[in-house]
Amino acid sequence: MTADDRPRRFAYLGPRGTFTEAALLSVPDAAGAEHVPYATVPAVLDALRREEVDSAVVALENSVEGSVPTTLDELATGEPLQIVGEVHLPVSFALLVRPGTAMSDVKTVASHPIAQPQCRRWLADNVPDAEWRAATSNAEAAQHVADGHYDAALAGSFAAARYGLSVLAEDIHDVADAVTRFVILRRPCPPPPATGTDRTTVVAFLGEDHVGALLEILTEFSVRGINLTLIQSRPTGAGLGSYLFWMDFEGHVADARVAEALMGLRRVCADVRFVGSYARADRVRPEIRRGTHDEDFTEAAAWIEAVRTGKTLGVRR
Ligand SMILES: O=C(O)C(=O)C[C@]1(C(=O)O)C=C[C@@H](O)C=C1
Repeated sequence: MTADDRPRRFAYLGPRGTFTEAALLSVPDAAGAEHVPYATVPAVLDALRREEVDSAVVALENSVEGSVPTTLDELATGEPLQIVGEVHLPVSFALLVRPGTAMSDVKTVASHPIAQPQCRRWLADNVPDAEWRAATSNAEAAQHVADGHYDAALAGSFAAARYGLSVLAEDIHDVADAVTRFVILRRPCPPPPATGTDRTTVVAFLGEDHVGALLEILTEFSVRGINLTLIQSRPTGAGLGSYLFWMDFEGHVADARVAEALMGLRRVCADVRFVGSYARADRVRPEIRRGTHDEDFTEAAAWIEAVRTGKTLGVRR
């Protein structure tokens, strides 16, 4: 990416003090750019589609709660956007209250719906009588507590200072070491160059339901030694039993094995949406199986060409 096409405005799920903002602050390209908060994930994505911003950051997957359905559905079926990068952020919650509030005063706890199940046991043990209330983000929950609407919010401890709240309990979670994966989005563009530690995201639309349809899709990956990192079925909305498959897998569309698998998907699916090839945040290098390196595909294509034109190739070592 050149200095000229570096994003100048990034949209994120606000208000200020969300985990999404914390993720955005770790994006090198976002340093020096304007950070623009929006109230919901669809509003963030629409701002990018309407060209109010040049890039956007949204949560896609949490290690405890799984994928974020709103993000998946929007990216799978909304006007196309492209993932160009990702950020992994350790997520640990704090119970934020107005100064002077004791644990026994907490009768309502607000949070983003994805935060509550991550803290369910802790809440049952520590504030068993408190009722849970949904907020559009954890920072919005903190804002509501500051405004006196609820007694406590589950949010990042970094949100306390921003909303004039106190941290009543820290490091709240039912499962330790939770991580949320955020994706960096742009309007459709050429994918960033391959790094050797990449991930690709596609959405496969099965079309007519038939025996072995999912197996057909998975075979395209398995025969080329491609490891899936996430597969999630979501309803298309076109009636009961109509599903699409969101798939994240190792490799870049510039890799021959990935391009061949995508061509295979294109042949067996009613439709395939390419959502992006981008560097993995954890830099995990895929194991490339024998016979699936770029050179193997090049050699095989040369061999077919030789067969078709009646030439002979040297003996393969
Ligand atoms: O509410 C926030 O702070 C957010 O940034 C949203 C969000 C999410 O949508 O998953 C981000 C990370 C946490 O897993 C919980 C909530």
